[in-house]
Amino acid sequence: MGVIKLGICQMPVTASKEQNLSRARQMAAEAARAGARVVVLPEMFNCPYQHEFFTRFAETCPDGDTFRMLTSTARELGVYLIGGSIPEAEDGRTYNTCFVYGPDGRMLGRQRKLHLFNIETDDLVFRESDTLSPGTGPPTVFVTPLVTFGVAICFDLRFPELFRDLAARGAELIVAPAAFNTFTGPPHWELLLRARAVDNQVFVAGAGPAWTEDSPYPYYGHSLVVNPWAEVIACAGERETVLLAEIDLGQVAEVRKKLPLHRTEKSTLIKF
Ligand SMILES: NC(=O)CC(=O)C(=O)O
Repeated sequence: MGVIKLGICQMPVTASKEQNLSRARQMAAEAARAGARVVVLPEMFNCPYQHEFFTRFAETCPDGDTFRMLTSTARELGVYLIGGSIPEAEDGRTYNTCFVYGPDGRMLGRQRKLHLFNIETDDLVFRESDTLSPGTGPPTVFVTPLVTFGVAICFDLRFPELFRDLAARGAELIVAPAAFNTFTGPPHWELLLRARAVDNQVFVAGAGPAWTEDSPYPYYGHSLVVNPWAEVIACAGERETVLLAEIDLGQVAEVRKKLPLHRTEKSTLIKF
């Protein structure tokens, strides 16, 4: 069981796709220089979190500037690159999709956002389902020589059964590219990440875009890494940051041994 360094690029997202791609690349390089072997980008990192940009900035796999940037960045830096999410066009629909790359630049797979963010409060009204389609099918677990991880995108954090499923499929680390906001972020963001970690005794890493004065969407920032004991081991503020965390994967087995929640013996698993 090794110790790996994880880097989260809490980047500003602007209305220029070119600028977003170049910022993501620079910040990933900074994380790699600091020793990160797994680098994570935020939800919709190439595109403002606004309906009018989703279809305009969408790309169809594997063509497009974003795919070219992700593959070359992963290869040149020799890192696992968890490409946050982007609007993905396929069959006349647009999905909110995370593409994952290995250190040789090959795409290892994708995970589409399964639960779309629809909210109606006095502070914020947003309906992802007006323009986006949800992913379907079982979630993907990426088995690599370094770490076995799953991906859940932002609002997916609110669905504990998804995280239980990923953990049952062997994920030791669950990465959540996200774009929480300044209304739901303060009461819910850290709570959700720590809850999913303590439920499943896994590492959970949440990556959000940076808050900026001129952004029309009120990004919360506060990217966070939580260990299997639900302790916060790294946390950003609201501004642009490369957040680094040392992940000791041995802690997964250690915590599960001390507090065996997931054994199937009758003594620990009560069936109702
Ligand atoms: N942006 C999201 O998908 C989710 C979110 O901001 C929230 O759940 O709150």
